Amino acid sequence: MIEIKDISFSYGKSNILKDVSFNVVAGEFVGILGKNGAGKSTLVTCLNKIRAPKKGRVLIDKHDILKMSRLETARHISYVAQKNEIHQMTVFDSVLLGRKPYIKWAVSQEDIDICDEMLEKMGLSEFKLRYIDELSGGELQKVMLARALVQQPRLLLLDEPTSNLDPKNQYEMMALVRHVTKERNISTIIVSHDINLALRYCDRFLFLKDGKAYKYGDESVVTPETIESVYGITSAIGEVKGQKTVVIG
Ligand SMILES: Nc1ncnc2c1ncn2[C@@H]1O[C@H](COP(=O)(O)OP(=O)(O)OP(=O)(O)O)[C@@H](O)[C@H]1O
Repeated sequence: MIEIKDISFSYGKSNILKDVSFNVVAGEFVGILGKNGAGKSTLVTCLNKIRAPKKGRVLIDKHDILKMSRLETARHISYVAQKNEIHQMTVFDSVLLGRKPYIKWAVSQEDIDICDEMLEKMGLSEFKLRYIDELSGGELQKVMLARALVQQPRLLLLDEPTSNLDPKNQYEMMALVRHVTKERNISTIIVSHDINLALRYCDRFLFLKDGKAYKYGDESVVTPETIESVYGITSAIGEVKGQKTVVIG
């Protein structure tokens, strides 16, 4: 169980997050939604200790993440950022970095196998020895996701990890993340602007508005009223192929 309790954060005098609280149980995939500048990325970086909240706590199975060592944190949380820093290294080495929290003296055969398996699963095997600065934006996003998954976290944090992917890859990546979340019984939190993609794959939805957790719950919180209040646009909700779908406008 991940417990996020009363997180508040400010950049200088500007209060971005105000007492944001929500829980994510094991095996659950949660989508964070909200308009540009709502504080979604800021919230995610408060959950992985990149930023220190002014107030509040994050507990993973009752353990306060602020009290964890760097190594312990890396074994519990992995994170794919919206913007990635690129260093000159191969795809394989870049994914292998995700195993760093587990490597004691040298890379083991198990580490290599875990990385190879993930590259295969994500259709990246052919890129294994390519340099990551020679990849397309979408290919790079897949590599970053592969790295986060081989880290085998308890909490997986993804900040718009599919924004550069074509529709087929977006759906495949979301299906893979959902599958891994259920199979490993971990908690996954994703920031997304794609309400329909989130509706299809996430179990619960957190709408951020004015720095607060405006709505949190299952797909029943995704309503035209919520969408209008959060994004200032009208919408209709229907069903396409048995799937709840939002049509904007
Ligand atoms: N380092 C910073 N210093 C000052 N203000 C910042 C900083 N980073 C973000 N902000 C501001 O904080 C607010 C929240 O930013 P954040 O990136 O968390 O929003 P977001 O919901 O993720 O937005 P988007 O959907 O556009 O990615 C914005 O108004 C942004 O301008």
